[in-house]
Amino acid sequence: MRLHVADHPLVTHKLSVLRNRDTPAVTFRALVEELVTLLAYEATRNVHVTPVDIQTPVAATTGVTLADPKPLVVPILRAGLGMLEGMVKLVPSAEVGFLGMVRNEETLQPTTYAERLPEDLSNRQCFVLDPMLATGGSLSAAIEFLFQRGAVDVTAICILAAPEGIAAVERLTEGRDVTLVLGAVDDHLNEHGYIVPGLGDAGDRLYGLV
Ligand SMILES: O=P(O)(O)OC[C@H]1O[C@H](OP(=O)(O)OP(=O)(O)O)[C@H](O)[C@@H]1O
Ligand SMILES: O=c1cc[nH]c(=O)[nH]1
Ligand SMILES: [Mg+2]
Repeated sequence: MRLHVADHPLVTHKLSVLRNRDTPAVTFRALVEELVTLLAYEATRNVHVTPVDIQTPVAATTGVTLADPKPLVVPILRAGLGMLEGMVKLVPSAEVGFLGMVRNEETLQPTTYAERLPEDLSNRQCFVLDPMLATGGSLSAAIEFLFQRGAVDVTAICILAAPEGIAAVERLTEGRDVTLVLGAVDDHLNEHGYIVPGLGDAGDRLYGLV
């Protein structure tokens, strides 16, 4: 597994506002979108491109265009939905599949309640979006789902991670082509499985309590 943790003052600044419990949902949503754009810059470093002939006003030259099939972006509902707009702004030709997952707050085990993904992912670059990597149960289950559909090239973008979650994904993905791009790695998980210091429940902060 390749691991990339953003080391950039703009990311840290935006994360600091995101963490603040007094930051309202409207600002929180805007910051999540901005952060994913910054992280996606790194996450898409190895996106497949193909050469293309172009004519500038001055000369003929060769550029690149995103190769087919286009990248598949997979937000994990709910909280991952907050990252989708930022990602597709950067990669407008990407296609989007969906995974709905919720973690049982007692057992900390995830269940999948929705899935809308292509049957065959063997030739797709997949980009999974979820702001929080806590125990790693949800992201591991999502990546496992993509593997079952034949995916061999998976990148996950998370805004915050706990060391426990990184270790869990690393165990699952041993020997596979998986990249983890993170905004920051926090200290630990508390007894309720929340990231410390973290930012609370990302889904609730984006969309309110349910
Ligand atoms: O690493 P884990 O321990 O699995 O925890 C992380 C998961 O928890 C949150 O989702 P949640 O279950 O709260 O659903 P929501 O997005 O609908 O709020 C978060 O968005 C991750 O999907
Ligand atoms: O800290 C955490 C852990 C899991 N899910 C969240 O939204 N936040
Ligand atoms: Mg939640």
